[in-house]
Amino acid sequence: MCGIIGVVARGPVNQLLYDGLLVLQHRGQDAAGIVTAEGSTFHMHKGPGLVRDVFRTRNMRALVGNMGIAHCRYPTAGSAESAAEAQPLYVNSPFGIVLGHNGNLTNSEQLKQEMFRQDLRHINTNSDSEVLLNVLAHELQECTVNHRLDLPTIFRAVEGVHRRCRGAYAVVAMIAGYGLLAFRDPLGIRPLVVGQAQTPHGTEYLVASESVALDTLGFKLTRDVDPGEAIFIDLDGNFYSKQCAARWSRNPCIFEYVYLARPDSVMDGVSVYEARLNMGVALAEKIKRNMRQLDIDVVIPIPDSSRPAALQLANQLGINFREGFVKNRYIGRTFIMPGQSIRKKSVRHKLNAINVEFRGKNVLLVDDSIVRGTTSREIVQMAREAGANKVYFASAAPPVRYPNVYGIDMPTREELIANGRDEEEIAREIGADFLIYQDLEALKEAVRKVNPKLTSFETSCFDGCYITGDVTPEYLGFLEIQRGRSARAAQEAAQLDLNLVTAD
Ligand SMILES: O=P(O)(O)OC[C@H]1O[C@H](OP(=O)(O)OP(=O)(O)O)[C@H](O)[C@@H]1O
Ligand SMILES: NC(=O)CC[C@H](N)C(=O)O
Ligand SMILES: [Mg+2]
Repeated sequence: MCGIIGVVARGPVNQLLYDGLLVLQHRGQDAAGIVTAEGSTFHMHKGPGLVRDVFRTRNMRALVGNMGIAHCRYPTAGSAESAAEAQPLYVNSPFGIVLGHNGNLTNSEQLKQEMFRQDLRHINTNSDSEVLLNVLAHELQECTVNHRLDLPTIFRAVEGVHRRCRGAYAVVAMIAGYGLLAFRDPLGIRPLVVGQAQTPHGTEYLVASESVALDTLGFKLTRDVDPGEAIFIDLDGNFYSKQCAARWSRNPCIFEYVYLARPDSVMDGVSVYEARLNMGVALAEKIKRNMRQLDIDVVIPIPDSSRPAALQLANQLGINFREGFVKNRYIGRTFIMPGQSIRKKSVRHKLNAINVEFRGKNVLLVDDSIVRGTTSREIVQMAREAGANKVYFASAAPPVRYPNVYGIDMPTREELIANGRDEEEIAREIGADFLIYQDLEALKEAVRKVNPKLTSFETSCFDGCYITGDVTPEYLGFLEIQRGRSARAAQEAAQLDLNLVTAD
């Protein structure tokens, strides 16, 4: 998951894009970039790091223009260190094109070969997004007649992208001298919303991964970009859209509602906050069924993402809800950090226990999910060190047992704590006296309750069903090797940084 934004305004967009990236920072902490368009010239600045560290005043001043796109990255291909893989990415033929991608292609290796052999295009990084950009560029080239690019040609090129690309992709792009293009994969796995603002000079449009970007930048949510649909806004601010997929259906990634998205976002007609409250209710019902003698004194959330679910769970059980952990607000999300050693260290730095909430009590700790178990292991131990009597643990999502190949970086089964273990074994592994997970059907129902029109979700990390139909055991094996290698590289880099700091 990454954060993407595109805007066509009636005045400069550099500050808008910067502010939008800050709001989407939770979707990617490894690199950030902005491209603006001034006539047919692009201005770009990007680099590794958090948004606030990547952009200096001089960089912002140089980002001139009334149209632009921006990206914050959490890599699922290539590596976090590679500056060349920071997005947006650029190609100069057949037109100047820049692109920002959220998601992950499952056939990027095959496409890479095709690019090289048939399309005579060179891909210089390990980023699947560079492949996607080149597929778009090639399709634009193929569809363009007499060197003129018009609306039907642009939409035909997106049809070509849908025919060739597999996996998840929500995209913002700009074509130099023409306008802003945004589209979503035909299964609608990753989110993309569009909104508008009225100004004395005309309507402005903004597309973004999450509606929270619209709210904070003064835009009104109009709707979701449909799966398979493409949106084009020309330089004069005219808005066009077309369904570019032969077949499409809406299958949003359910993990967005569990953890990835901000609670104040609305995506595919679902308020993330309400979905999380519902998850708390469903989990409370299961706890009532499974833990007949409820000897829980207090419910404690693990900040941040579990808060709404934990609060509602406590209400439902009629048990006190207390904030037992204080979060250091200057430390980012640990799950999306590259490398296990840095994640582990960050949990302790990020969360600290308030002893009085634990001493002598039976505590039920609630988290939104348990993935590698980094957080839960540390937290259970911290609860015990703070004097808890019994430590129970509840997860608002089911066990994460399968790799995700659609834009969340959990590619290897071995790293998942629930892989090959039943609930008792996982409880033992994290040191809890009792562990309870949400059921998958109950999770789906919790989201569906907010928008009953949603009939299907992308749930592969919970049930191993890969809806793109092309994910073979061979592909998963290949990914394990490839991503395992880059995880080790990240680990070594983090260790090196640590050694350097120690040596200083
Ligand atoms: O089992 P793990 O591998 O530790 O992953 C799961 C944890 O990671 C996330 O928290 P994170 O710190 O990333 O973000 P948050 O502050 O939004 O909860 C999530 O909310 C869980 O707490
Ligand atoms: N998490 C994402 O959406 C990642 C986008 C792209 N696959 C990358 O690795 O850069
Ligand atoms: Mg968390």
